[in-house]
Amino acid sequence: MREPANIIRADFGGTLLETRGLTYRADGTRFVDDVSLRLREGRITTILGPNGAGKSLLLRLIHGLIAPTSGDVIWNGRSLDAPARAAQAMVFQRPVMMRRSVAGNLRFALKVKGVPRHARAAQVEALLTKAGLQDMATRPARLLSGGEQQKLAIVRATIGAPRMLMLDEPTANLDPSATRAVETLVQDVQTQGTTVVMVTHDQGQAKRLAQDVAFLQSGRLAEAGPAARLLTEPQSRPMKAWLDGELYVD
Ligand SMILES: Nc1ncnc2c1ncn2[C@@H]1O[C@H](COP(=O)(O)OP(=O)(O)OP(=O)(O)O)[C@@H](O)[C@H]1O
Repeated sequence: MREPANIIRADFGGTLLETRGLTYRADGTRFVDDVSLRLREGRITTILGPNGAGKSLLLRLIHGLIAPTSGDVIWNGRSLDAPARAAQAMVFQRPVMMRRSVAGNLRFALKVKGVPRHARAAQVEALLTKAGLQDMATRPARLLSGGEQQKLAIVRATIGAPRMLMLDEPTANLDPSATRAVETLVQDVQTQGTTVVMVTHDQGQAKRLAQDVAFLQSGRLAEAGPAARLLTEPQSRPMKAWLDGELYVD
């Protein structure tokens, strides 16, 4: 049977998370519209698209933070239940920092993940070093710069070795040096075996980091597949226009 033209099934092997006809409707508008996408294990996938395309909403739907109007999220071949959600971690564009020191934020997350008290100090040290925040351990986390908070949030999210890390515009408003530090951390996370899904506006970032990309336009998946192909030979008009720096309005 032929599929409707608006459904693009990306040909991804080794799927960790799959959406099937995922739709989110509010006030009569489909903000996420019939998205069927597969996210491959061990890869970095970037979700690209213009403002308001539904990228953040899609990320929230696949993390189970909001319920879809219709469609499904399939995790490792099963429905997205509590253990599946526990195997995922999410970092928001403006990370949630606890009213504690930088080290205190890490200590608390280690405790929540069941790391015994005697093992926590060494792990806090290791995580601070990884994030390059050793000199800020005692500073209130909420006073860190945007880039520092993002780095802290990412290493904190890796506690418990999630299978998938979701990042919503982790380098929005960061300068090149902070962006590079965050990107290095994201690559480290992948090297440790975590699958990464990342919303970004930044074409250069997709080129630097992504193995797979998905492009959203007006809530619909315009195309998805390996970054090497899509970023050089996009097939859809919206993605082509976006890559060419043109203003595409549908
Ligand atoms: N919970 C919600 N209920 C209703 N509408 C929502 C909800 N969350 C987002 N929207 C709407 O869905 C649309 C897509 O929003 P979303 O934040 O996902 O876009 P985006 O692609 O991430 O955009 P940007 O790049 O500007 O952050 C917007 O019009 C937004 O107002």
